[in-house]
Amino acid sequence: MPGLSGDQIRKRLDTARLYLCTGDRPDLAEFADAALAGGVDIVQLRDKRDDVPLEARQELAALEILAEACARHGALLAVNDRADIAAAVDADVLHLGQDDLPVPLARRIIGDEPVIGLSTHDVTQARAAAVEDGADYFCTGPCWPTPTKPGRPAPGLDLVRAAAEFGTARPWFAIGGIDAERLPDVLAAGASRVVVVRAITEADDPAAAARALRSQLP
Ligand SMILES: Cc1ncc(COP(=O)(O)OP(=O)(O)O)c(N)n1
Ligand SMILES: Cc1nc(C(=O)O)sc1CCOP(=O)(O)O
Ligand SMILES: [Mg+2]
Repeated sequence: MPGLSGDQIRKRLDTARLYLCTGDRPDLAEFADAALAGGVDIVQLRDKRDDVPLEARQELAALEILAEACARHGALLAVNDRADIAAAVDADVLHLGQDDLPVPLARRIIGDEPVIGLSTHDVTQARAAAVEDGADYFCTGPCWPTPTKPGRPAPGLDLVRAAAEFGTARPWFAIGGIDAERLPDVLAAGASRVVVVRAITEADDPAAAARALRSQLP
C-alpha cells in the first residue's frame, strides 16, 4: 500500500489532538486497535525498558504491526529517535529529542515527506522549535515528573503557558504525567494537544482510556 503524501501527513498532523507512545507488548495489534478506536491520532513506538532501546529487528517487527493498525484507522505512525528506521518503514513521523540527531541531518535521511517532531524542556528550546525552520511540531514537558522518563526534571505547566503565549501556528503537544484527571489543568494552561504513555498503556480498557482523553480535547 502506498504511503501518505507529505501534504496528507501535514493535514492529519494539523488536526491531531491525542498522541500515544507505546512500547512493544505481546498484544500490540489488539492494544493499538483499541487505542486507535478510542480516538488516538498518532502512535509512536517508544520502547525503552530500563532505558535500553529495542534491537532494530524487534523494532521493525513492532512497527509493521503498528503500521497496519494505523492504516486501518487513518492514524499517523511515528518512529522515535532513529531516522534510519523511520526511512526504512516509510514512517509518517520521526520524533527527535534534544540529544538525538539534529533535525536537518535527520531530514537528509528521511526526505521531505515525513514530519519531524522535537522534544523541548525549557522556554528557550520551545521558542526555537516554534519559530525556527526545521521541526514540524514540538512537545513541551514533562508537565509532571513521570516514571516513564525517570530523572527528567519537570518544567511543569509553566512551560505549557509559555508555549501558548508564543501564539505559534506550528502544532505543539504537552507531555509528561498527563491523564484524564489532569487534562483539564493542561488545557487551562493553553495546550490543545497532548501526548500520553501510561494513561493508555496501563489502562485496563485502552479504548475507554483514549475516549476519556479525546472527549476533553478540542
Ligand atoms: C511525542 C514525543 N514527545 C517527547 C518524547 C521524548 O523524546 P526524548 O526527549 O528524545 O526522549 P525519549 O523518548 O527518546 O526517551 C517522545 N519520545 N515523543
Ligand atoms: C517520553 C517522555 N518524554 C517526555 C518529555 O518531557 O519530553 S515526558 C515522557 C514520558 C511521558 O509518559 P507518561 O505519559 O507515562 O507520563
Ligand atoms: Mg529521543
